[in-house]
Amino acid sequence: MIVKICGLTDASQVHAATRLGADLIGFVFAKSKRQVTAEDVKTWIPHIVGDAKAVGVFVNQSIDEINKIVQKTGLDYVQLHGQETVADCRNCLVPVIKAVSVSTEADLDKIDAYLEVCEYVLIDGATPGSGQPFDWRLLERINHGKDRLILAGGLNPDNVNHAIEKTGVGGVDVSSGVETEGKKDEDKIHAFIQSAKEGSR
Ligand SMILES: O=C(O)c1ccccc1NCC(=O)[C@H](O)[C@H](O)COP(=O)(O)O
Repeated sequence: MIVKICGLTDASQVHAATRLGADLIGFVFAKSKRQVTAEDVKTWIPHIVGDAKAVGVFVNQSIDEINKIVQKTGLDYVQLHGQETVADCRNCLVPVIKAVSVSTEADLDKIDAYLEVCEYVLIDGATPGSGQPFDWRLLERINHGKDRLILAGGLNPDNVNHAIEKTGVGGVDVSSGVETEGKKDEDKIHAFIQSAKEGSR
């Protein structure tokens, strides 16, 4: 089970999340209350413990600009959270996680084309980073490639185990669900990772 902790905003969170076992950590470069700069991320990446990988989250930014940020910071992956095309994904310098917002069954039809060129597809609700879940039952229709799907949207330490069991995805992602009063909370990160890894056994 791949666990991604998203929306980190300082070096101590990078150290804590990766020490606690996160496989992927996310930095939001798009407009957000969690927005960070390339200068900051470059200084935080050396605080990663073990083999965890750094993911930059972007929304409809030019691929040239994204590639420059990758070179400047040392990001391992980019997560494209807007209307980026399959061709955009192909032009990135590092492996891509393509986010797809799912509100109806029709949204699932986009997944296969992205899986052909991306390392993972992250399935999210309508408003990224809002802590709002979508109807996971929509994923029941998917019958292949689930090991490369990362589920996001409203997950927390209490529901992640059930979400994994219900959907059969290969990864989970969380931001709001491991925060207290808008700040990442080490105890919640620990509980989330334990529950996710436990749920996949
Ligand atoms: O987190 C944000 O503020 C954000 C803003 C714009 C685009 C993407 C963003 N987050 C991407 C993520 O991968 C989140 O972890 C994912 O949407 C789940 O968030 P949450 O429901 O808060 O766990």
